[in-house]
Amino acid sequence: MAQRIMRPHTLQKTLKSTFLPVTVAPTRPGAISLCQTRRSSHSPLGAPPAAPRKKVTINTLQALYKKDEPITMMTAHDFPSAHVADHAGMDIILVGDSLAMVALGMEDTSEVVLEEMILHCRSVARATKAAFTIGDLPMGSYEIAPEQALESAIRVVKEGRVQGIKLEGGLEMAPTIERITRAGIPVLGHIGLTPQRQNALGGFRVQGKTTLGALKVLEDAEAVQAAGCFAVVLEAVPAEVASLVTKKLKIPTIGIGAGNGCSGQVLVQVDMSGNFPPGRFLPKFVKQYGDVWGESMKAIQAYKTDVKSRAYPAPEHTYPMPAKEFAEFENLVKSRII
Ligand SMILES: Nc1nc(=O)c2c([nH]1)NC[C@@H]1CN(c3ccc(C(=O)N[C@@H](CCC(=O)O)C(=O)O)cc3)CN21
Ligand SMILES: CC(C)C(=O)C(=O)O
Repeated sequence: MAQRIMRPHTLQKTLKSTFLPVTVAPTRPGAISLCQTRRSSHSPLGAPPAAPRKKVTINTLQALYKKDEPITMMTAHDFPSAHVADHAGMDIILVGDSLAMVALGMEDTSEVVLEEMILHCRSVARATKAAFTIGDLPMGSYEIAPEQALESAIRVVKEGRVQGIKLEGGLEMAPTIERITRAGIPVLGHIGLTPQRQNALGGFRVQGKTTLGALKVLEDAEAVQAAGCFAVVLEAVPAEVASLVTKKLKIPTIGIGAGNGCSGQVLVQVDMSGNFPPGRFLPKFVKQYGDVWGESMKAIQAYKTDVKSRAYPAPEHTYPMPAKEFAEFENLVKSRII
């Protein structure tokens, strides 16, 4: 056994004396070109967008609002999902705490913690070259006191590398929103259906369906506006209410399940792109624009079939070797010298 393990120079000597001439190329031919073409579209070295656009800032969003052009917003939870949303031209990319459910498999959004949100914000921020990025403050990271909220917001911006934060709540959150905006961090409000409070709301229920309920939505909207929010998400409220609230405000409203009278729209990316198995429950407001699940399923099943039948890998997926080198290798193996 022992004499089989040869030091490199001994092996070299053996090869040279037995099968001269053997040339060991100092560098692999083609190595440089391989490096140059080896760029995953998911790597930070991925190709730049075909039509690069200017960085979206708070001023860009204000300008869109002023000219009544709807603001487009979409969630992303990691580098690839942010990369595609940014390339597709979204104005805002939100690292929503819905990632608890769609990316981490949790029961609801109350389970995700600040550190997890920061990790996902950071990976989204690395992909987002143009869109304005916002990170959600998760449940428990901002309700105790405005100081706690500011600390969390600073971490999301400093460590998560996003440009603004979102937090749920209306009138009662005004002092907190004020504290964060005074520190120079843009805050996106979120009223109507606030999923972090689903236990208090009795589930994911439409809000503002009664006169009093609608009045509360308006009061909350006005309160978060006065506290300094640059925009507010209106979730699951009747379209008429959302429209009227939008008219009454001087900041953009971003609707989800709130009709087309809002200043912009947001959807959860996995919902709108159809990246979920058939039969999953979808809220009424979701329009499914794609079938990412179906496409992935088809591709993975085809790969399985190919591997099982040895159709993959085909010769074009393998690395060539000079026939002479292989013949020598075969001889070596046959003669059991090494
Ligand atoms: N994948 C995903 N998409 C979302 O839009 C989303 C999440 N997750 N997680 C956090 C919240 C929860 N959301 C939801 C979830 C369910 C309903 C829902 O069941 N709505 C009922 C209305 C019930 C009523 O009439 O009160 C519906 O039928 O659409 C609404 C919003 C929106 N957010
Ligand atoms: C649905 C959007 C607005 C959200 O809050 C989330 O993704 O968590």
